[in-house]
Amino acid sequence: MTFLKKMENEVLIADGAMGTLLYSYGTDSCFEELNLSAPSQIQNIHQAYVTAGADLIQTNTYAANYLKLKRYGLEETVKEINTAGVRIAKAAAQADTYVLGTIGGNRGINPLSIPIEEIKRSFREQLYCLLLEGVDGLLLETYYDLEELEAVLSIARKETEIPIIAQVSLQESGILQDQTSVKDAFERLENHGADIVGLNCRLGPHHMLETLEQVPLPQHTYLSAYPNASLPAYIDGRIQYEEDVDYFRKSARPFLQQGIRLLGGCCGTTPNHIRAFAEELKQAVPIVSKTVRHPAIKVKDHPIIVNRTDKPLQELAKHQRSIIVELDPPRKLNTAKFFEGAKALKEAGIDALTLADNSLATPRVANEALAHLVKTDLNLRPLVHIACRDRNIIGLQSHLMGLHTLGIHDILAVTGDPARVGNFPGASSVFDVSSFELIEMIQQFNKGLSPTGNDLGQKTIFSVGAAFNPHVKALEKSVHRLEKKIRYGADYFISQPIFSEEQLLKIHEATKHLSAPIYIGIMPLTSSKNAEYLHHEVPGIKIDQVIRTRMASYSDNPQAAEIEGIAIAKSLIDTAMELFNGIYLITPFLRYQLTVELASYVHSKDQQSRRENHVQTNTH
Ligand SMILES: Cc1cc2nc3c(=O)[nH]c(=O)nc-3n(C[C@H](O)[C@H](O)[C@H](O)COP(=O)(O)OP(=O)(O)OC[C@H]3O[C@@H](n4cnc5c(N)ncnc54)[C@H](O)[C@@H]3O)c2cc1C
Ligand code: MET
Ligand SMILES: [Zn+2]
Repeated sequence: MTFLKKMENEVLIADGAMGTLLYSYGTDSCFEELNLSAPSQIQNIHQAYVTAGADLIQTNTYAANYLKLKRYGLEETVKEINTAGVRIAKAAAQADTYVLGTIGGNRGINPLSIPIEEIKRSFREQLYCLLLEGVDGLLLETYYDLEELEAVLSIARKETEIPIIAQVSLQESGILQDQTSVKDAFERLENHGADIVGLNCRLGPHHMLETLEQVPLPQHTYLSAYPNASLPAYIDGRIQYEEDVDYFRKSARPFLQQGIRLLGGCCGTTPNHIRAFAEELKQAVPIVSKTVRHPAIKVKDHPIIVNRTDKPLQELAKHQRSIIVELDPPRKLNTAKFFEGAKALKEAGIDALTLADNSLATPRVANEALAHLVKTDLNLRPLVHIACRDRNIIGLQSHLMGLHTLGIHDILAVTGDPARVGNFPGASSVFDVSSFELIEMIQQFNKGLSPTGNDLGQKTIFSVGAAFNPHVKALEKSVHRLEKKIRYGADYFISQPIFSEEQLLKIHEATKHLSAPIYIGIMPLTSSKNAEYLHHEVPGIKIDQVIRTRMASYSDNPQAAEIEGIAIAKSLIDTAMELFNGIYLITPFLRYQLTVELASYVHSKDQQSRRENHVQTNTH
């Protein structure tokens, strides 16, 4: 009678650890090699388990595949070790003991470390050796990676009709390392032809039982569990397990109640542990129905940041040099170049990456999504523009709450270019609010209140920038708007790109009384066409005739034009740096090398002037 047949009415007991037992005796090298060099030691251990009450024992072949044996230079002895393993176990078995040929998993935390094809080759070789010796069943155990177990199980199922036990190992209760639930994993293993599905190793009885509470009785297979004695401890340079056999004993009945029909032990267990299980379940009748506890959905804890750890941009721009750079979210789904640029700009030492909100009313990848990735992947501060065009007052509030939840605290609040200037001119421009009310709303959020005064349960910590458009007939009118934006709560300003040194001076003169600092916009021109387009077609941008003439003289030489564009930007930067701390560089067409060069230019100029100051202080 196969042990599967027996299990129709009985609960069977398996053996316990081989490896940790040998380790506790002092063996530090290859455990499986002892099948050749110390067979009687292995046979004694098997016998101890049989005497303790194990109905099934496993061959000492857990790691006897070439992938693992080659660590000891033993890859040529796969056949010898596995053959001997089966013979030793058989010699220890009594008439009613079943011998399982054991094959252990290879992949650990990093599933990609060993290609599946190599695992399959290694598995086949070991499998044939075990089958040739005539084992009563196969024990595929300690598989952290479900893909690996499915692959080897399929191979074994094709090769043999003897019962196969397929066991996964878990890092934590309820789920595999690829986040598959144990319930789903068992179903998949059942579909791949396993006769018994179960858990072994890594967890002790407590966590295994907790896991099994979420697992229904499978339709066509039985459940097995081989818990570890405890969680491992590393004491005096040795891995050790708790030895409280009574505690282990107490878990036998609960395992039965969870539907386990094959109960053994894994690491840290000894014949004493197995004896306890055998005594408890000697006459046990397997259960045939159970109530499943549905797993509590685990939510990743996202502690919301309620205190800023970084300096808000207004503080930076008030007191020291600060560079922020705009990099357009892509119009298409390919974001590789965007992230390449963000990385290069982070390396260039910028303070923040500003991300426009569908500027020129053209759809682009959502800036909050990119901002989150820039923040988490590159540890670079994102500054998210919010335009009032695309979201009504409901959308704006939910957007702000989402940004707060993501830990994004820097916002540029703009009214936004109207839809008619973009590539969906028929689309509606919402404009429930303008930049003023949006700024006000954000400051309300900072007080923990919605626009209607409802308690938000928490105060946000947004720093609010606002747009400054100086390209108007009367600069003082623009400045009045800035004053008004300050009254509504703007913390600082970011200007449209400026293309004239004279205008920089005028702006400085007209705004120096303002309490909020200004980041001055500088954009490198890339060609004469680019300059003419910006000047004539983009609302809010005006370029000096002198500069347009300079660009025009290189209209048939793109490379020289780009160099000229950089030179113009640098000379504008020279003036801007004397008047303002805040420099806002605008990257044209994702050509981030240009803004990287300009950011480096600003840094090197500052270093130069610090050196000169130092020399002056020392000489006076
Ligand atoms: C740094 C910066 C970033 C930007 N980012 C975006 C973006 O991400 N997405 C986007 O769609 N747009 C963006 N814009 C464009 C901006 O929305 C438009 O230029 C807008 O028309 C002016 O900025 P605002 O929204 O703050 O205008 P506001 O100051 O709120 O003005 C709103 C409207 O009032 C009128 N107005 C402005 N100034 C004056 C004035 N002096 N006299 C009379 N009327 C005036 C204009 O018609 C303007 O459209 C940005 C602009 C800047 C400077
Ligand atoms: N069952 C094997 C042993 O006890 C492997 C346990 S999991 C590392 O040696
Ligand atoms: Zn183990």
